[in-house]
Amino acid sequence: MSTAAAPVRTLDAHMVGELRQAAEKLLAEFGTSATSPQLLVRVREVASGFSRPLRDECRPVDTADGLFVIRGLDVDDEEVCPTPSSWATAGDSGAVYDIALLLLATVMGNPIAWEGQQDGRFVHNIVPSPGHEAEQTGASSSVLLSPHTEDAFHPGRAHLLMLGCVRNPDNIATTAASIRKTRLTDTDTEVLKKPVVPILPDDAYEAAQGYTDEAAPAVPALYAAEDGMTLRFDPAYTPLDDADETYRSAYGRLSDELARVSVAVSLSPGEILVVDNDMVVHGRVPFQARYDGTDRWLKRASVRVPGRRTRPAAESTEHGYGQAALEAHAS
Ligand SMILES: O=C(O)CCC(=O)C(=O)O
Ligand SMILES: [Fe+2]
Repeated sequence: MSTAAAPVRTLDAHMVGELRQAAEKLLAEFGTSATSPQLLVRVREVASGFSRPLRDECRPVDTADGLFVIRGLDVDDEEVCPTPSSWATAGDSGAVYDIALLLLATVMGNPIAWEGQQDGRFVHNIVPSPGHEAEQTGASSSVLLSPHTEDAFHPGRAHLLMLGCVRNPDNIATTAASIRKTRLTDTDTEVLKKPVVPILPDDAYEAAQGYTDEAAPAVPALYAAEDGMTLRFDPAYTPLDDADETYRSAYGRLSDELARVSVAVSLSPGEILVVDNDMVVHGRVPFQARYDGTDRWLKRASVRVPGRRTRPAAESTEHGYGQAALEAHAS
């Protein structure tokens, strides 16, 4: 894994002012970042009035890195409250960043939430939580969060994942690996384009894990979209033992290639990492949680981009394990 420079889009003072003032105004109007239909309507109105330069910085990923970092917003560590000890107690902590993220997400596409995750909020808090150290979820710390497509089990998953940094005192890196940078043989690619095994719901979705109405659909790991290869990959929740040796070894080579091209992105407060969830798998290096209010703290938003054709048509028949993605804005 290398710490290669990620493409950076720097917002100038004018753009930052625009974004910050809009977020502060909406927060003053609603008093919370908990998303009501009214707040979402106002977010859309305000986002549609953003200047062209600010909107341009929200353009789609345009390199094979499959990601970019938005820089410029600042977070005053003295002003922002202590890092909450779990998403469940976070409430409106850092609410102005929730709204700023939601505004940018709305310029990029349609933000989504999940009823079964973090109380249906559109912006999640990613903080290390006592008792969850070794999980494969955002609440873990002591283990490597292995590279994954966000919400890989679901056909309604995000096209873009946004991670906004509130605090990261020990420079703990998010990892990111783009399928467009890997080298695989044609034979392996063909094998991995076949639907062989399912991807099961992850530990952040308890209700979905209990879903038994229909069988889990096998899904392809790779898909050749019009503009290049895309992937859907989450080894921690893929029952590979059910696949034959040919598939397992091709899958292993894909994992190795993703590890080879993986980059480490250590976010500083105010920076926002935007990852194309069809091109890039992301994870996080292990770290020691502090649990003293100064822990690493990220805000996460998920975005669907209407009209994108980066996924196989067969996904539209998947049941999604009874989970539904809620879209912020009627499309
Ligand atoms: O903590 C990180 O850097 C990434 C966590 C993650 O996978 C996520 O929030 O989806
Ligand atoms: Fe993730």
